[in-house]
Formats: sequence, C-alpha cells, structure tokens
Amino acid sequence: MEFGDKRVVDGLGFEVRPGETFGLLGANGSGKTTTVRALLGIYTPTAGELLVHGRPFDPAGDYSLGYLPEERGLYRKEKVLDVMTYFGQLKGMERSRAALWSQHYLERVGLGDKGNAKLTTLSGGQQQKVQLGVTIMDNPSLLILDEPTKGFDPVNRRLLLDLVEAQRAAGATVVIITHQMDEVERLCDRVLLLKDGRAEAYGTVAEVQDSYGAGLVRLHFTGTLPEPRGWRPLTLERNYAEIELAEGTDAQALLRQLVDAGVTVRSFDAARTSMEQVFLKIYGHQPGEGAA
Ligand SMILES: Nc1ncnc2c1ncn2[C@@H]1O[C@H](COP(=O)(O)OP(=O)(O)OP(=O)(O)O)[C@@H](O)[C@H]1O
Repeated sequence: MEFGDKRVVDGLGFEVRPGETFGLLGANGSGKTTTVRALLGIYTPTAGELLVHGRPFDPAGDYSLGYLPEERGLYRKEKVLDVMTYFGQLKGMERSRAALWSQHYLERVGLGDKGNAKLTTLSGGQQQKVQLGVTIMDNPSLLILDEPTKGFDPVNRRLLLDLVEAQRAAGATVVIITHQMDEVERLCDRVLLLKDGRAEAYGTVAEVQDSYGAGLVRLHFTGTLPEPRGWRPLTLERNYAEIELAEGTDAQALLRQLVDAGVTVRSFDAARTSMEQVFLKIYGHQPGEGAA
C-alpha cells in the first residue's frame, strides 16, 4: 500500500480464522488502520489483495460486518435511541426490533436512562459505548474494532471487553486493533505485530511470547534485589519486577537467590514473556540501553 511515493504496508500476508479473536498490533503509524481500510475497500491496495471468505470485501456479501473505526462519529445532535435504531435499520433490522435491541443494550452498559438524550450531552466514554453498540448490533459474524477501549475507565473497559468476548463466544470472528497488551493476553488467540508496514511477528500469543524471550518471572516483593546472576530485570519498580531468566537458569534458582538476599517475596509468578515486553523489545528500548 503506497501513498504517493511512501510505502506504508509492504509484503504483508496473514489470515484470520473463523471464530477467533485476532490482534492487529503495532506502534503508532505502523500500518494497522491502513490495512483494515484496504480490507474494507476504503483504500485500494497498490498491489496484492485482501479477502473476506475468499473474496474481496462486499458490503452486500452473505456475511455481516461490524466496523468500529478509529475516527469515531455518530449524528451527535440526534437522540441516542433514534441514532441506534436508524443504524439498526441500515443493517436490515426491523425498526421495532432495532429499538428494542438498542434499549436493552443501553441498559446493559449503564445508559438505560439516556435513550432520549442527545448524543452531544453524553460524555466521550458514553458516546463510545453507543458507537460500540451500533457496531455489534444484530451480532455481525465479523467484527473489526479499532482501539475499542480507548478512553475508557477500568470498570467500563472490563464491561466493553466482556461484550466483545460475548460476541466471540456466540460465534463472531473478532479483529481487534489495540495498544493494550493486557487485553491482547486476555482476549486474543493469534496476533500480527506490524512494524513499518511489515509483519514483525505472527502466530498465537504463546508462540510470539516464546519467540521473544524464554523464562519470565513476575515478582512482587519488598526489600532490595541482589546483584543479578543468571537473570536480569526487564521492569524494576519499588515493589514489582519482571525478570528475564537467562538460558540455563531456572525460576527456583532465582527464588533461592532472593530468599538468601533477605528479599520478602510476596508473589512469584514464573510465566511467559509478557506481551508488553514483546512490544517493548520490538518497538522500544530496554532499561539500560539509553533513552528513546
Ligand atoms: N491517507 C493517507 N495519506 C498519506 N499517508 C497516510 C494516509 N493514511 C495513513 N498514512 C500514513 O501511513 C502510515 C500508517 O498509518 P496508519 O494509520 O495505518 O497507522 P496505525 O498503525 O493505524 O497507527 P496508530 O496506532 O497511530 O493509529 C503512517 O505513516 C501514516 O502517516
């Protein structure tokens, strides 16, 4: 995909499998939104093709699609329930069913009393809930969500992720663009990490984690960590550390070192490299490697 003489997506190949949650990840400007827009025919790729069910995307195809775009926007001067019902009708729902679905959704997301309010009177997060409702209306078989939880507080983020997960559990295929690596670990089956428009990593979350680091320990502690021997801290905060084990060092050896050094171990979780660390390895710098 090129804009003028600038190539922003290059040599990219990936597939999303039916019924999975697929994470499209990458630093700002790496080409995620461009890829989705090319898939939906908003941009015409300079070369190559993107297919849905083996064919170029067809708005009138025999599958339904819900797209939450990066740039949000509904008819802000209209009433919430009217807007939702209108979009439901555009998706082919009967007016009464669309209105009923919308009211039910508004209640579920804590906006049951906002049906007759104008969208402009809602907070940013509340408007976003409405927009997500419009996206998942009538249970599309393919959901493409561009940063669905951007700007949500933790309680509402949880609520929204539960809604997305419920769609997947009911059979939808979900493609999610997100910068929240904890969401990736919780939700995604497989991921693609884009870097400068190319696939930097592609596979299941576990495969990607394993290819960017072996043993990792998440440690809550009090005291002072001893000099590293066979391990190094990737993240070191006052009472929390993420520690990478060198090849040949096992978690038990680290635990012994900590106890011998008088560190109070509050929790010790030997796990895979976190997706956040994978992201930092690919796009960022590591502690001790100088400022970005
Ligand atoms: N319409 C356009 N014309 C020219 N360049 C564009 C256009 N759309 C995107 N780009 C460029 O393409 C690159 C990829 O942008 P894109 O929006 O796909 O990134 P992204 O991975 O979605 O980023 P973010 O995480 O910041 O949303 C950027 O360098 C951007 O400036």
